[in-house]
Amino acid sequence: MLCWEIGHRLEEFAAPTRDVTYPALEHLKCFVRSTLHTPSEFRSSTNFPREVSPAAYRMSKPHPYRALKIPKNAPFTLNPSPGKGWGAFATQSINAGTMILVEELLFIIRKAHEAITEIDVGAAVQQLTAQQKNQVLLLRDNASKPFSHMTEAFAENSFAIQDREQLQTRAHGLFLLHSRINHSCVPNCKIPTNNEEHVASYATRDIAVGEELTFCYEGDFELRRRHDRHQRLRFVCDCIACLPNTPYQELSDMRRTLLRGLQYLTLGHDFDGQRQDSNSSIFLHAEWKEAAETFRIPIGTRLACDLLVMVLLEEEGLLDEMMVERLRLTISTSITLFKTGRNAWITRLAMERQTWSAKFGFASRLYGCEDAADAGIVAKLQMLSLLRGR
Ligand SMILES: C[S@@+](CC[C@H](N)C(=O)[O-])C[C@H]1O[C@@H](n2cnc3c(N)ncnc32)[C@H](O)[C@@H]1O
Repeated sequence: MLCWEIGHRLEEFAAPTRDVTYPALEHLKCFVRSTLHTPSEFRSSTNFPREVSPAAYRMSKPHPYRALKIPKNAPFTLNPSPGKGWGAFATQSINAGTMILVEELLFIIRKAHEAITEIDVGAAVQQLTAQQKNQVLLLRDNASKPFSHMTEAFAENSFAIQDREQLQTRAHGLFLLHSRINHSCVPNCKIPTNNEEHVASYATRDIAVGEELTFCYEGDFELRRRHDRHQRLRFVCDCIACLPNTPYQELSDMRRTLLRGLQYLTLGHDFDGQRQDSNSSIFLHAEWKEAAETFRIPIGTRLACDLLVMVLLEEEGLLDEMMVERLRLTISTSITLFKTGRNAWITRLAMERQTWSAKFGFASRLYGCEDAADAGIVAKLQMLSLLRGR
């Protein structure tokens, strides 16, 4: 039922061309707002266990992680994190955008994850200095027992390092401190890039003293529902978007499904580059799916979709500055493309609005409107798709 409703709303919104009426958009906006708590509202309105005072653990026994070397200026310490082993906790308030830590790579194994053997990890560890080896030996399986295999320790504590040109994961690197940071589907930190030398993390929002630092372990979780995310993580996350049977969690699933559908509409394919099958819960009618896949979504509808993405990400607590920079580029490109005077005028007025919600509200007038630029854009997108073999 839920899926049907989401699909229905999205489909109404996503109709490629139709008369300029906006009940579906208004409905969606009201729907999203009426039941919405922002993450901070939710945190303050529940006993959600986000913050752990370092003082609470002052009496804990010495743990191997206490011997892990944290740079003096790092704004965090390691402490137990209930239900998640240990984690990293802010020792000072950290402003959004602040760099948290730049950590040098300990070693790298240039193989696909499944191909890495005990011998590979053993050989890499042998190359380390005695001090570095001692640090590696401090690692514990989720802060409890020692790992039984080196491959397990490596899998748990390594980061995939992406090949810049081919965008394939061909190498994995061990970073002892960053791998102490737990996951959240609504994180407060981000690791935008890593490379073969170092990994760097940034705060994506203001973080209070004592708050746990988290980042999202996967790149496309803003498009995946709770169940799907847990299957990929292989553990049950207890973050705000995952606590079961809460209005926030239910709404979060709906927002992420909508985000996935909106992305499908504008890109013509799913997050894995594939097409959905005809039973997809995202689209109710084959007509909309086909319009997306053949790139026949008018530029006005595209812009409205892109702005709605910003609104949904913001409401989900995922619209950090880096995300804004990335998505703003698509939006700024779109707004230069309009050829019909009225549409260009609406676009300009929409973009003068202060908030994403207000920009979307105004630009929703363009939804379903055709533009003189549409035919040319469709032809270009279809050509690009052919060249990419999609
Ligand atoms: C790289 S380790 C993170 C540090 C780890 N907690 C420790 O004490 O060493 C990843 C593991 O931490 C646990 N974990 C991380 N985030 C979690 C979350 N949100 N909920 C539950 N467990 C989590 C899972 O067991 C996961 O396999």
